[in-house]
Amino acid sequence: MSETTGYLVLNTGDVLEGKWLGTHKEVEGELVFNTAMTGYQEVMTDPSYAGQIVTMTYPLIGNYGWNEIDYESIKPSLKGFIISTPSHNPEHYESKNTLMEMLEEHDIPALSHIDTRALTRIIREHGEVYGKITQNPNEKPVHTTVNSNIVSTVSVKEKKSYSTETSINHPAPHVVVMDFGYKHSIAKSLLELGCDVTVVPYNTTFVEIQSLDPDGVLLSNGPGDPQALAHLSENIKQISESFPTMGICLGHQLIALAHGATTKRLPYGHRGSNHPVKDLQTGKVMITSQNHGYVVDYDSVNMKNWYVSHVNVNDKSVEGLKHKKKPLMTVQFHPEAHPGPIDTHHLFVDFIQQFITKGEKQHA
Ligand SMILES: NC(=O)CC[C@H](N)C(=O)O
Repeated sequence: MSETTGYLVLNTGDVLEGKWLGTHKEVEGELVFNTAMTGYQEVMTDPSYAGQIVTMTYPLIGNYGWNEIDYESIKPSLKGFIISTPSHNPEHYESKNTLMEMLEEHDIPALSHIDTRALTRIIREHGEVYGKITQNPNEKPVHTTVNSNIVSTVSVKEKKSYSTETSINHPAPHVVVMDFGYKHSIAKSLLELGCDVTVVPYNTTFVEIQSLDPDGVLLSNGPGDPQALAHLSENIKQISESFPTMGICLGHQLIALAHGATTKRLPYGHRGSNHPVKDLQTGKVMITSQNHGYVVDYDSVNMKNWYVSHVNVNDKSVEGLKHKKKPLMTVQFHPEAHPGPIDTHHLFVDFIQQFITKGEKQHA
């Protein structure tokens, strides 16, 4: 493959020169950085990155190739990828392709040989940075506002059902996953715990969900600003008050908004696999996988009905909420991991326990 020079032109005035990998297509998007040392396939296929250009701070990327197992969705939704040192000769027994082949296959432009740590400093200093991957270093990036309906581009269009093969619970509990851009590991975690799973479009109504007769409902992660989905609040409030409900990341933010809290942008996002989170009930700190740019405003939480269950050890931001009377729990981080540690996987067990121990369907 012939090597072409490519540029990352930022709205801060910085221009970074690198080598072009993947599709020769110019793209614009918000720049975000991820600090995970491994897990680039999961990061690239996480639909929450839709519309964004992602840079990895860890320098060597591609060294264990690309496999058929670690897809978090059927294809990457991110706009572009920025790395330091690409590995063209991956080694791993599960690897089927190189990262470069998959960038081509999925039509993703990328730049390598960028000082991704310097780029990360720029993002940290400015907070909200937009850029363009281009062949012209004098190009000005257009300030890109995220498509307000970006969730609709990644959500399933029709419901899909998945059955567990070996449920120890009879009948298997049924969880409906509202898909705002769900990571496959969420459904896999539920299936492995013996649940049947139905994935439904993000805007499925309360009545449609009721007709599926779920034991529990899970609102998934997803891309964009949660406030762009404020029009769904009434539906989400009704669902979360009627069924045992769990929210993850965007799902957590949307449930908080539906119950009167507000969300705001973080100074710069939490994206990586080593974010310490404290469970305020047990005092235990767990290392979590994270990917978010927005956060629930602590002071906006209605403490009459809710308590903050988890906080981020680094910046004290809200990491989890629990309703005081209803079986309703939400987390900002990713208990499904992928990539990252599984310290918080027990939260899926806690969620499911709410309906399996009662032996029959318990609507809240
Ligand atoms: N992973 C997610 O669900 C991210 C939620 C939201 N898009 C944010 O950036 O905060």
